[in-house]
Order: sequence, then C-alpha cells, then structure tokens
Amino acid sequence: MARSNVLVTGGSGYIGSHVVLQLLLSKRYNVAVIDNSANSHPESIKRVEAIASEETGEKQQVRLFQGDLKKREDVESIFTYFEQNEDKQGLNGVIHIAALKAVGESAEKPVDYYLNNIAASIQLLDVMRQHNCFNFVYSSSATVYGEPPKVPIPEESPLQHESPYARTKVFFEYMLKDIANAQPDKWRIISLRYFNPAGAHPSGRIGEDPLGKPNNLLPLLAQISVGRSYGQLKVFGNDYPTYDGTCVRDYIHVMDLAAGHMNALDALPKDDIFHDVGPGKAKAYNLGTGQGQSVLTMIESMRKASGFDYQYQIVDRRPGDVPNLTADPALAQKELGFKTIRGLEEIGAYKDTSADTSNTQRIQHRDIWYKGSDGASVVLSNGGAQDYSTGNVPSATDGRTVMNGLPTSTGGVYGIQEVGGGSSRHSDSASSMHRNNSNDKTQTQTHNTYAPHASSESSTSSDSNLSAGPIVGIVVGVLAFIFFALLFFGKYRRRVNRRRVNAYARSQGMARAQPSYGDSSGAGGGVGGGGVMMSQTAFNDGINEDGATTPTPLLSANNNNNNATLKSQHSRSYSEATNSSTFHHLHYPHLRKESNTSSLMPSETEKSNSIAAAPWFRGSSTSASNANTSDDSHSRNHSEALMFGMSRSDSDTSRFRKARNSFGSPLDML
Ligand SMILES: O=c1ccn([C@@H]2O[C@H](COP(=O)(O)OP(=O)(O)O[C@H]3O[C@H](CO)[C@@H](O)[C@H](O)[C@H]3O)[C@@H](O)[C@H]2O)c(=O)[nH]1
Repeated sequence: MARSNVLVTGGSGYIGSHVVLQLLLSKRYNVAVIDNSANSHPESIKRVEAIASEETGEKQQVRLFQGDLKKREDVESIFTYFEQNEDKQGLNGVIHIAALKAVGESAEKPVDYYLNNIAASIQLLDVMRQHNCFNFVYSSSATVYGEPPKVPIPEESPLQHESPYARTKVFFEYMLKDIANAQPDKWRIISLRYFNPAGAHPSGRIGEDPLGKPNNLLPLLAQISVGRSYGQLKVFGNDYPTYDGTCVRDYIHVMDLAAGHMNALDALPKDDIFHDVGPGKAKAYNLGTGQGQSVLTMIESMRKASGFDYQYQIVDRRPGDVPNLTADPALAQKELGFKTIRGLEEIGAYKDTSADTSNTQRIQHRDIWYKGSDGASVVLSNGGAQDYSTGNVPSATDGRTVMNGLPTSTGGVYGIQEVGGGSSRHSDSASSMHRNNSNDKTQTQTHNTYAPHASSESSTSSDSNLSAGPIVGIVVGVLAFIFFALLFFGKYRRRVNRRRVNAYARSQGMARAQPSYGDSSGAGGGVGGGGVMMSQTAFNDGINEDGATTPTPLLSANNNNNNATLKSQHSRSYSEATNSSTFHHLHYPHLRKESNTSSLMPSETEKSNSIAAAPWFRGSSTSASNANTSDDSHSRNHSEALMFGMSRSDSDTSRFRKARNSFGSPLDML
C-alpha cells in the first residue's frame, strides 16, 4: 500500500522536527510540513532529512511549505497539491503542532494567541473537511490541568485554565469534541497533552535553543553551562508540598514524545479506543513519563551531565506555577502503545562517543572560514569555531556533549518559510489512515503577521593594559617595548581565553562562547552572524569543490561509506547536513547584534521568488535546482535565526493573573 500523506504544522520547530523525524524513520508516511519560521527554522528540516536518510539508508525528504496557517490560501494550496500531485490521494491526516506557547506572553497578547491557536486552527479544520481529510492529531498540553486535584494526573482530571494560553488549549480540545460529535462517522481526533518536553535527538543536530534568555528551566541550565550568563540562577520557591519543596514536573524526552505521535496516528483508525467517548471520536491522552522531578533534582542532573557547578538562589514562587504536574501515562500506554524509553540521563546530556573519525577530514575539506574580528582565521566545526591558523580542528575523539533544553509544544504558527522536499513516492508499506468524503463549505480568515525580535546584546573584553614608567629618556624605548609586549600579551591572552571557552563550549556541543566574532561589522559580523552565515552559504550554494552543481544536498545509502563518496561528490552539502549543532552558533546574542528583525525573516521578494521558482515545493529535479537557488537566499537570510522552539516571554505573570481574573472562566459557560 502507498504511504499515507501527513501534514505536520509547525514541523520545523522543536517538537515538530522530532515528530517529522519519527515519521520519516517509520518509512510509512510522506511528510509535508507547513511552518512560517517565526519560532523555528527550515534548516531543521534539512537536518531531519539528513538524519532520517542516514538512519534508514534511503533518501528521505520532506515537502516543506512556506506558509502561514492564518492564511487560508496557504493551507488550501497544500491540500490541493496532494490532490493533484504525488499519488493524488490527497492528505490523509494532519498533526497540528504549530501554536504560540508562552504563558506570560499570552496574557500580553491574547489576540495573537486566540488568532493563532484558535482561529487559525479552526480554519485548518475547515480546510481539512473541505478536502475530506478527517484524521487529526492535536498538540495539547498539561497546562489544561491547571492545578490538578490528583497527581499523577489522569486524563479525566478536570480541565482548568489559568492563562490565555491554557485557555486556547482547553477551548480547542472542547471544540474538537464538538466537531467530532457533529460528524462521528468522519472525524478521528486525538489530543496529546504534552508534559515537559526536554532533550533532543542524540545527534544534537536538532533540538531546542530558545532566543534570548530561556524562561524554561532546562534550556536555561544548558545555556548557563556553556557560559551564557543570565545572572544568578533562580529557583522559584522551595516551600511547595513536594519532596524537596521545589516544583515537580514530568520531563519527557522529546524523542519519546515524538514517538507518541506515531502511536496516535496508528491508533486513529481503531474504533475501540473511542468506545468510551462519543458519539464523536475525539479523545485526549497524556504524554509523560509518570515520573516527577523537582527543580533541584534537575539542577543536580544537569550538574552531573555538564560538570558545571550551578550556583542558585531560592527566590519567591513564580506566579502561575503549580506544585506538581506529573502525568499518569497509563491510558496512552494501554490504548496507544505509548512508552518512554529515555530518562534523565538522555535528557540532560548526550555524550557522542561515536564522533566519527571523518570529522576532521570533513571539516578540513569543507574549508569554510572567515576572519574573526581579531584577525584570526576561523573555521566552523562541530560545536564550535576553530582557530584555523593553528590547524586545530576538532579531534576525532572529541566527545560531543550535547546539552539540550526543553519546553513544551509547538513550532510556531507565525510562519514558515522555504521550500523543500522531493517527490519520491514509495509503495511498500501500509497506510494507517483512510480518507472520508465530504463537501463542506469553506470560510476565509484574515490575519496579522508577526516577526520575532532579535535580541541585542554585546559582550566585550579588554585584557591588555599599558603602564608607563616614571623615567623619561631611554625609557621611551623601554616603554615602547613594554607597549608592544603588553599589546602582544593581551592579544595572546584573549586568544587563549577564547580557545578555552570555545573548547568548553565545543565539548558541550554548543556554540562558541566567543564574544569577538559578531562584534565586527566586517566579515565576521553582519547579517550572517559571521562564519555561520558564510558556511551556510557555502554548503547551500549547490556548488561542489570542483565547481560542479550539486543538485541534491543529501544522500546516504550506506553510512559506512558515505563520507568518502560524499566528500568527492557532495562535500559541502554533506558537511552541512552532518555538521552537528551548528545551530547553536546562531543563538549567541552577539551573533544577532548585527542583525535586525527583517534579516531574520524572508523578504517578500524572497518569498515570492521562492514560490515562483517552485510553487511551494520542490517537486521535480528541474524545479529542485530552481528551488535551491531561492532556498539559498532563504538560508542565508535565516541562518542566523535558527530559533528552535524559541520561547517567548513568560514574564510578567502578574499581568497574566490580572488578565485571567478579568477574563473570568469562559469554560464555566460551556
Ligand atoms: O529559572 C527558572 C525557570 C524555571 N524554574 C522552575 O522550573 C519548573 C519548570 O518550569 P518551566 O521549565 O518554565 O516549565 P513549566 O512552568 O512547567 O511550563 C512548561 O510546561 C507546561 C506543561 O507542563 C507548559 O504548559 C508550559 O507552556 C511550559 O512552559 C517550574 O517549577 C519553575 O518554577 C525555576 O525554578 N527557575
């Protein structure tokens, strides 16, 4: 049977990218993604394709649609595409992950939240029914439980909503029930209530690295451990009724969470799971481990993983926090076959003992470098910049420890961009979803646009000092000597310091913690965030070392001999594709300094070029090369903006409280 066609909204985001990866790995789905890149980056899809290709031994591609769920025509075009192309069977199902997700921000921008999380989502359902697609997996959240009366929390726990964000999740779950009840023979809907997603794919090539100071605990700990300073770590309250007084959460590895989506897709066709709901087929499941961990436990866990000696301060409770959110995952285990197989160790850190021996060669071969602001030549590499002048490229035995953050749901409803994916179709596996027929009417929706703000923060250092002696005369000569000696020494110290920091950051699989790169408005600075930008350009330019065009960035029939083959044929593309954690480079505030918001987002011209080049996707080899051209411009303009699951401000919870109070409890009316 043919593969099922599945659309993943927000598929480039933190959770979305891991879900897409799982779908590809199963080799049972043709995966389309709609994302607008506001909270994510299309680069993640390329990396997902690379990982999936390597792991399956077959080329795996995603059809990545640049679009905004708030624009009906964007959504329609994907459904239409699958009806008119590929196997013409249309889309079989949707995994809806895209949403805004920050509790604090939701109180400040409730319209945005309702527009994105509710209005756009309803519109998506409307387009689905118009196109006879009735299989739906929804990204919900443990936030729907508010402060639960019972822990571990079963699904029948009362739904409560303490913020506009929580309300969007609760409301939409109710809406899904109504919709399913109205057409019980058509819709099949599963809501997945995520607990606290954490960790990343073990390669470190995809993961979460929020923009600016993370609000969530784990990305904050990860970033602190590699030298990003956000002031003292604060533990919000130690007087909760928990085992050590700090809040307890159920941290679930994002790979396990992603696998839960596969379980849900597989369960959708099964009538028996819906036997106790109805008449419509809409049901919610917890995705958590069932194990609660306190804030202090997580700090200790990350201390062990990173070796970083966290200093923290106990401060007042954070408004809105509840003592304990731990899932009862029994229902998902029983009915979906869901299980978690990764624990705290995998969440906290990943020691990449398989750091492959071709690493050094690959990087040398790639030969992408630029001048740092201090004149040093730098080559980008796995997990850090290298001083190329020394030839000091990463050792093959360098274990990469990839620190990863977490948070919850979503990729970002605000947009996506770029275009990708080929058109290979396979017919070797079963389709788990079936289409229904219907002819419902559609409606149109207007919308706003939104662009994330680049944070701006600089860091400077000055280590050199000059001292003048009290004597004149011949002392002038001595002073001159001292001057130059100190100048040299200062520069040397800066370089040594930088290498030390870089070495540490590299060992964490994180970005270089190097203030000097982005400081320069020269080659190292600018929109590209320095070397990252140049490297992106290099490996996306489709030109190989011999000057020949490289039409397809990835391939990998055999992991064992890929390197040799690819180095000669696709070296740059492959280097990029296998270069772990380069995205981490892009999150250091100084790398954004030279950028502005518009540089983070595709220009209208770029968008239209992209669409014109290959209407929404790369469907053929001809259009692929065209699309590559436009993709490059996107990559260049976005490469410094890899905002995997960028979290928004959770601050100002008092305002959120106020909003909650004034808003009342709309669900009471339901
Ligand atoms: O600097 C910090 C940050 C967090 N915490 C604590 O760490 C715990 C976890 O906080 P965080 O990582 O922010 O996650 P949650 O508050 O549990 O919220 C996440 O998980 C929820 C589902 O469980 C989702 O609804 C939210 O959107 C998502 O942000 C809480 O007790 C916080 O008070 C600190 O002590 N210090």
